[in-house]
Amino acid sequence: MAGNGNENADGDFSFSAAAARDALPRITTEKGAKSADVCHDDTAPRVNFQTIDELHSLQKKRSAPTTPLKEGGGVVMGTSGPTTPSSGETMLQSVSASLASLTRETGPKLIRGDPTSAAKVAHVPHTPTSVPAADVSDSGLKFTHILHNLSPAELYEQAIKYEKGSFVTSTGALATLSGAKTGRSPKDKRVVKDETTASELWWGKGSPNIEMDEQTFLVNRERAVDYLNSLDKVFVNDQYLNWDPENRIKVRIVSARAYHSLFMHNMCIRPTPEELENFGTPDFTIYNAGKFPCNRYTHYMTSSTSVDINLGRREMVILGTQYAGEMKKGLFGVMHYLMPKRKILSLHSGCNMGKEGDVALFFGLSGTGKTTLSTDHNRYLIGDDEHCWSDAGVSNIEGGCYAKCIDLSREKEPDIWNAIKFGTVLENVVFDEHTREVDYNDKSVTENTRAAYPIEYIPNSKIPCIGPHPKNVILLACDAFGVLPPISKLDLAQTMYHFISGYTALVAGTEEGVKEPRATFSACFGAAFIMLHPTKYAAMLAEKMQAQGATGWLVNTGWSGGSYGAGSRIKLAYTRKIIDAIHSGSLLNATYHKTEIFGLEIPNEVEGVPSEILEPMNAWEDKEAYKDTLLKLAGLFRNNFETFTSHKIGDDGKLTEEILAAGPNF
Ligand SMILES: Nc1ncnc2c1ncn2[C@@H]1O[C@H](COP(=O)(O)OP(=O)(O)OP(=O)(O)O)[C@@H](O)[C@H]1O
Ligand SMILES: O=C([O-])CC(=O)C(=O)O
Ligand SMILES: [Ca+2]
Ligand SMILES: [Mn+2]
Repeated sequence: MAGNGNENADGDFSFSAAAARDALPRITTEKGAKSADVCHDDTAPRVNFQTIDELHSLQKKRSAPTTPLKEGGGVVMGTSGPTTPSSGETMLQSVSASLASLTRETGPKLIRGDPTSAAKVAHVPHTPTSVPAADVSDSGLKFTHILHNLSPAELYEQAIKYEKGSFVTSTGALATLSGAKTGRSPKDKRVVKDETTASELWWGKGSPNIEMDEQTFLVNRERAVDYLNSLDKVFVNDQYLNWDPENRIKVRIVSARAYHSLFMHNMCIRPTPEELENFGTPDFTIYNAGKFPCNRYTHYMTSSTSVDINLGRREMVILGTQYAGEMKKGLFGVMHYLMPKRKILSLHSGCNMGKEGDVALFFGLSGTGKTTLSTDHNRYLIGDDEHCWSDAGVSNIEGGCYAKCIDLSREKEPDIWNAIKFGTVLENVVFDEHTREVDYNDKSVTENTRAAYPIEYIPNSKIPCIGPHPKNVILLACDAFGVLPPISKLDLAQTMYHFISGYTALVAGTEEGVKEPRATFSACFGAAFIMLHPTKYAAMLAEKMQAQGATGWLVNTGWSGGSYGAGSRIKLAYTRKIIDAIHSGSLLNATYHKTEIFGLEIPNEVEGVPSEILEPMNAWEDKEAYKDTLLKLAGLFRNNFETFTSHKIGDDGKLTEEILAAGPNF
């Protein structure tokens, strides 16, 4: 109403003085006028409508041909000539094929659009299959509406209307709850072991790939598809992975929640309307029936949650968890299989580029700083979590970032803070019920609160998200023991040793007082996602680093001056200075001294960082405690590496020996 008039205290309407100055007739509506009445200026050209519904129909303009939700004057699916199916029809047929039951009838009839909106449109001509009539169940007679590549605004409306726990925050983000699971469930991940994958993949001790057979996969797939088909509507996202155009993968995500659809809209690469029009058949499909559990009495199932990957069928099924990160990291696993086949290395790393085109990779386990440190106001962000390194350089796999939000502050992480706006999915945060201001310190729902936003929400993101070969390879470890130096330079063998080890030591939980740090070793800084044996990725990394002359660095983003409880976490501002010195090249020319046991090269000085903290022992008051802790950690490294001592890394026998010797010496 703001443009038309002012509402006075009685609720009457009167035009403002400004309007009167233009000699327009003064209009006053009567008190108690019917709410459906429209106050308009009679001298303005008449708008053509008879009813309030028609008026509302004027509100929505037809959008580009491939954008969804076209009912209400839009094209009705399935009504164009049978010889040349429209792209919408092709899409519906393709989705119909995706959702087909494998053992019974073909599933529900599909209609485009929201079941609650008025237009009841014709469904896609059902491809007649030679299914015996006895096989047809009631589910084949019902309709399921397909909400295909909805926009963020449409997904907000769906979430707020139908999904409990969905709210708009004070900055415009969509706050959602992921349900009982607020993190990934690696123990519930299953990978189909068939003739091909039995020999190709890494199985057994230490491997993240817990086997299941094809038949069990189909049982779970049927369960997920039946569940999705039983719904009135499902969300379908058709998107891409990998910004390298020659190695782009088409993915389809079928899900039950607007939250999941918006999450993947943000996290995968968004096709243009033209690309969507010509999308064709996806290379990989996810069926996310996360609200619905798996049947625990099914073979291979050990809980009600199951995340199943079938590389042969190019499908993934999710049952019993609504944590959206399962989709993101499930696809990452698929890339860890597909890309090495093309001689491309897939990496659990952040990546950014300086003004001079110098690229840095940031490896590290969850919570070590990949997102925080790759999001750097002075550099171009290529991506925060998943990359490929090919003969042409680096490319981001994703189209968005997934930042940890716990204790997020505007001062320390301004770019991430500002990215939390309209379109961003905010998972499991706590906010004021009235102002909707988020309290980022509140861990009531979980410590793993997250924001998922499109990468272009970071002002200096590099679009397209590709870059030249990396110059620096930074390994991040959050060492809660507090014995690793804040920065050390690695030779190639040491880089490989630490890459294969994949160490971090986060603190399990802070609620019940001081807890011992727990060391985690996760090969390639992402054992949960790799598909092949770690040495395969390590060999590729070594070869690429050698060919490009990249330098390896180990950065401790964890504790200093003592272990967790006694010391404190290294200030983010100091870590940023250290990273700046790596990027600028100034650290290459610094003078170094070698540490005992781990044999790490520590610079004597880093601009902007107090020199006392560079040598960890100096920062510890109790020197004996420091030595004991250092030895303890060295022992943990040695134990962990034992499983790799019998493996050769690449064809270079000499490098393998050097890597084995690059660990702690005591
Ligand atoms: N010195 C430091 N360096 C880096 N991060 C720090 C430091 N001190 C505190 N932090 C905090 O640690 C967290 C690092 O998390 P970040 O989101 O960057 O992890 P990540 O490596 O991207 O993990 P994931 O793979 O799970 O996304 C942030 O919350 C950041 O604010
Ligand atoms: O996958 C997730 O849930 C979050 C993440 O980035 C990681 O754990 O590496
Ligand atoms: Ca991250
Ligand atoms: Mn990650």
